[in-house]
Amino acid sequence: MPARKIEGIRLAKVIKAEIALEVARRVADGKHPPGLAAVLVGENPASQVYVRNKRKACEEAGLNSWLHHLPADTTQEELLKLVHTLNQDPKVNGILVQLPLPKHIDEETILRAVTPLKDVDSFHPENVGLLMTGHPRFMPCTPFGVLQMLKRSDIETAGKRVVILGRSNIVGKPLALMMMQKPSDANPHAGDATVTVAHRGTKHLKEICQQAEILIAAIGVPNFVTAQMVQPGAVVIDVGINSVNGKLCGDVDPEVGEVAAALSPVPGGVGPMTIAMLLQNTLKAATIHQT
Ligand SMILES: Nc1nc2c(c(=O)[nH]1)N[C@@H](CN(C=O)c1ccc(C(=O)N[C@@H](CCC(=O)O)C(=O)O)cc1)CN2
Repeated sequence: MPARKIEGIRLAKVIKAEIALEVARRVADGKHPPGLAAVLVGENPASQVYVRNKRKACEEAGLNSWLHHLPADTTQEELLKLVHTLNQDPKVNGILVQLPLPKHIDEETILRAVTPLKDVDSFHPENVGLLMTGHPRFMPCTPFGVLQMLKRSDIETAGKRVVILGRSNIVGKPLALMMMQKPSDANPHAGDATVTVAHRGTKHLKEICQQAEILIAAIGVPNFVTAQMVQPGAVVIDVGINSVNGKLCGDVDPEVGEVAAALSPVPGGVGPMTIAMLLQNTLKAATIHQT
């Protein structure tokens, strides 16, 4: 039987509608709508699409958003100056610096310059540390989206064997933390799972993947996960966003749909969830700032 499709796009709509309600409630109470400042440097076409979609989602949910689109030859100092200005602006609750940045700019320096209280991507070391110790301020958007996707599809993570393919700072590492942690009042979304992180250099990769009850592919290689790597009845989440001959595809080969019990599609899976969770974090930031 073909795998159940985990429709991130539909779940993201539900989350955005919940956020819109909460925003409307706050505005009715005399508060400002939460505000997100997006910073885009250069003309990367994919980044332009993502930022446009983030702003559209803000608009639909009643959040304010501002785009700061800087030319590709912007210096690191100019970008730092903009980040410092946004840090001080009381209308701005969340700051998002779209990655990747042009090569001549040091990403780490820029991400550390964003004040942790407005760091809705949760990339700042202070927020990474809070997440690590089980007291997250903001949960990084893509991993948060994956956890919400599973939860809202009634897929239990507690006690499950989860294999994460990929060890990036944006997805693999934070997702492993969130997935393995014990839920608590401070960390209600934690997965309580048994987690293995693997990558392209992992020995016996196929056998490790076959042990997964939940397999999450975030390795950045088109169609990397084949049907032979998947245990029949497993849940497979595809975080990959790859372009092959101008067509978008994930890290999971479509043939996996014949073996898995459930599979998230690309497009229409984790991507839209990432954007919904960015809005959720911006709303949380506004709550923290009490604006
Ligand atoms: N500051 C950040 N930069 C980047 C992040 C991030 O979380 N914060 N993640 C990725 C890109 N990304 C978000 O910015 C992102 C990628 C894809 C999607 C998405 O909705 N994809 C759609 C397809 C869109 C298309 O047509 O190309 C889908 O999967 O259905 C959303 C966000 C790197 N940079």
